[in-house]
Amino acid sequence: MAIPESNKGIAIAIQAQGLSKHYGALQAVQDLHLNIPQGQFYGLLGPNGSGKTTTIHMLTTLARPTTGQARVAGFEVTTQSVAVRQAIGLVFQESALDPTMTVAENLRFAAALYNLPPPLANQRIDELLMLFNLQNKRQQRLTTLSGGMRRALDIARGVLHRPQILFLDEPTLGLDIPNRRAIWRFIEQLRREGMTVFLTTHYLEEAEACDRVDFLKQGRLISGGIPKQLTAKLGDYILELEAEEMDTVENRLKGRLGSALWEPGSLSFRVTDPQFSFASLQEELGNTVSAMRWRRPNLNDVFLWTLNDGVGD
Ligand SMILES: Nc1ncnc2c1ncn2[C@@H]1O[C@H](COP(=O)(O)OP(=O)(O)OP(=O)(O)O)[C@@H](O)[C@H]1O
Repeated sequence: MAIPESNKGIAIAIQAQGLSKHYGALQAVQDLHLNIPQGQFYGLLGPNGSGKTTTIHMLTTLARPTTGQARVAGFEVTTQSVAVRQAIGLVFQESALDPTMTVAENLRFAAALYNLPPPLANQRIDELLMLFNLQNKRQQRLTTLSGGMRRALDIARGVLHRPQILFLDEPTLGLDIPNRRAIWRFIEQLRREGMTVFLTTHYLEEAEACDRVDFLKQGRLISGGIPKQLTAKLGDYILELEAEEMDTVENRLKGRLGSALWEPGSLSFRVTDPQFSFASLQEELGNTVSAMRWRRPNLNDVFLWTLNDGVGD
C-alpha cells in the first residue's frame, strides 16, 4: 500500500512502510514500519550489525530500499530524494569535515553546498559557533581541535541549513564523558527549537532522554516505547546472581521470578513485587550463590530483556 501524500506542515516527520534492505542473501533491514511525529526525539537502538545505519541510509536517500517505502518531511525517499536531502541534516560516525580547513572555512563551504546566501550563512555560522562554544576557534584548523569540538562542529555543519529533521548516527561515539555531555546540551537545544531528531546510540543512558525508543534485532524492529515507561514496565528491581550452578539457581527461582536473563558469569531476574524480601532470598540461597545484587532497572536492562524476549508495547 502506498504511503499517502502528506501536506506541507506535516505532523508526521518520518514514515516507513515495509522498508527492507537486502545485500545478496543478507537481510540487513526487514519490513520496517515507522511513524515518527514532527518534533519527536526518537532513538533507534540495537547491537552492532542490527541494521541501524542501513535504516538511516535508506531514510536519508543514501541507500535504495530493496522493498517498501518511506517518506521523510513529507517527501518520498526514492522519487523525491533532492527534496528529502534539503529537509534533513546528517551527522554520521565518519566526519563530513575537511581537516585541512579552519572551523569557519568548513562551515562556509557547507553553507555554499546548501546554497545559503552569504549574509544569511554568516549570521547562522555566528549563531552556531556561539551555541557550540566555538566562537574563539573560528580561525583554527580542525587538527587543533579536541574530538568533542570536532563532533560539535560536525553537528553545527549538519544543522546549518536549519533542517526539519536531524539524523544522528552514534553522535557521541568515542567521546569522553564531558564532551558527550556538551554534545547532549547542544542536541537538547536543537530539540527545544522543535527539530525532529532521529538518533542511534550505543550509550543507552543517553537514550533515556528520547521521547520514544525502538529496538532493532537482526534487522527487525521490536516495538519499544517511552523510556521511563519501559523501565517501569520491566519491574521494580533487577536481581543479579552469580553461582557455580547457574542452572540449579534458575530452576529454583523460575517459579517465583520467571525465566532468567543469562549473561556471561551471571543470571538476572526481573522482580515485579515492590515488597520483595531480598534478605529472605539471600538467607534461603545461602552459599549456593557467590554474589547477589539488586538495583532499579535502567534502559540498558530494557534493551537486554527486549532483545531476549520483548517487553515493549
Ligand atoms: N554495503 C553493504 N554491503 C553488504 N552488507 C552490508 C553493507 N552495509 C551493511 N551491511 C551489513 O548489513 C548489516 C547491518 O549493518 P548496519 O551497518 O546497518 O548495522 P548497525 O546496526 O548500524 O551496526 P553498528 O552499530 O556496528 O554501526 C550488517 O550485517 C552489515 O555487515
